[in-house]
Parts: sequence; structure tokens; C-alpha cells
Amino acid sequence: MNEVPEPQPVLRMRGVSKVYRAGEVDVVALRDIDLDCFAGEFIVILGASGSGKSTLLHMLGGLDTPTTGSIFYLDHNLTTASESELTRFRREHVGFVFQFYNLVPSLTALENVSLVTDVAEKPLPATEALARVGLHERMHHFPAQLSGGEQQRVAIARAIAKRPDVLLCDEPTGALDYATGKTVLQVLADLNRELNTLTLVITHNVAVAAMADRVIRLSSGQIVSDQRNARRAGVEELVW
Ligand SMILES: Nc1ncnc2c1ncn2[C@@H]1O[C@H](COP(=O)(O)OP(=O)(O)OP(=O)(O)O)[C@@H](O)[C@H]1O
Repeated sequence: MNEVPEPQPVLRMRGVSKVYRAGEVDVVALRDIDLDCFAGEFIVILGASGSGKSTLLHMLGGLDTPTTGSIFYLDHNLTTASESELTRFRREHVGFVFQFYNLVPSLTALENVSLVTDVAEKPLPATEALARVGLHERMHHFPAQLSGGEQQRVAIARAIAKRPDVLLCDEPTGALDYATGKTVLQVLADLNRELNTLTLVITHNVAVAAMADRVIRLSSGQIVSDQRNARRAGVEELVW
């Protein structure tokens, strides 16, 4: 009988701990985390403030390095990578979306996205990335001429324009009202399905967990549960 080979995780953590030194005290932000994340998964990360969610995301995206343990992107060990190798990993393979959109105010939506497509290897055309988030009509507008939700969609277009293997979102709807937040979640769900990008979303909003393939809960720097949903709820079904 032929055995089906195990899929290789896109991102893998083994025994990862992170200790921050704050003056005289050590703050343990992550404790002995083991985690495998696979292509195409939509993962929601929940946990109280200070539980280590952002620290976990930063480690996975090569923005920070663990105190102990190892992190792999496919076969590449990020924990032994040089600063320039980490920069290349981030530039080529990771899209980041943060709560505040970090757009360049003096550039139009199209120019903000083009900053990425000009340096990426096989980018989506900036106009296509904007069309995918429903902003084709607004591409010549400046951030100040766009609503919060539209600015976040530009930030998402910028993140996906490099066709990343991994999309990491830290509270992407944290600054948005209910309806706008839902529009942004719909964009993330659609992109995850269409591009098969491994997507991790940190949120304080427990209702968002229903739209995920997988829900990871952190408490005091540890994974206290890692569960698969039987089905992914549509964004229109979410209520909070
Ligand atoms: N640069 C740092 N220096 C010192 N301590 C830090 C640093 N970054 C994070 N911490 C601490 O590490 C712990 C985990 O922080 P982290 O930001 O990962 O939590 P979080 O779950 O994302 O919280 P929130 O939901 O409030 O954003 C907290 O106790 C925090 O104060």
C-alpha cells in the first residue's frame, strides 16, 4: 500500500521560548511552543492581552528571534539565519497586516502597493492586487481620502502583492467598526481561498474564530488549545 506523504509545514516551531529583559525583571512572553502551520490554512489566534500573540507572530514572520528553540520556514532554519537572510525571508515570503495601516500618506493607493511590487520577484500587478480587495476604482486616491476600512484593504493589497506564502495579520480589524471589519475579514477569507496563502490572524474578537480552519488559544505564553473547526463559517454568519 502506498503511504500518503505527510505534508511539509510551511512554518514550524520547536521548543520556542522568548524572554524579554525589562530592567531587572525577565518577562517570559512565550514558553516552549511547538507549532506546525500548513499551506492554505486560515488560523485564528486568540488570547488575553499580554498572552504572547504578537510575540508569536513576530517570531513566525522573522521580525524577532527566539531566546531558545528553533523556527523553520520549509527547510530553512530562521533561528540560525543571518540578518540579511531574515530580511530576504520577510521580503520574499511574508506579508504583514497590522492594526494601523502604515501607509505612506504622500503616496496614492497604487503607489503604496507599487512600493512592494517594484522590488518583489513575481508580484501580482499592483492594479490587480487592488482589484482583489475591491479598490480598483480608488487606486489614485491618497490614504487621507480613504476610509479606515479602505486604507486597511490597501495595506492588505500591499501585503499580498508579493504573492507571499504567509500572511500575518495582527488585529487587522482592531481599529474598524463592525461592518467595515467584516468587509476586511471577507477580503482575508477570499484571498486565503483564492491564493492558498497560509493566513494567521490575531484577534481579541472570539466570534472571528468561527471563520477559521483552526483556532489556537494562548495563555501566559503557552498554547492552551489548538482546535480545528468542523467547517469554516462564512463571514456573514459571524455576529458580535
Ligand atoms: N519588547 C518587549 N520588551 C519587554 N517585554 C515585552 C516586549 N514585547 C512584549 N513584551 C511582553 O511580553 C508579553 C507578551 O506580549 P505580546 O505583545 O506578545 O502579547 P499579546 O498577546 O500580543 O498582547 P495584546 O493583545 O495586548 O497585543 C507581555 O507581558 C509583554 O508586556
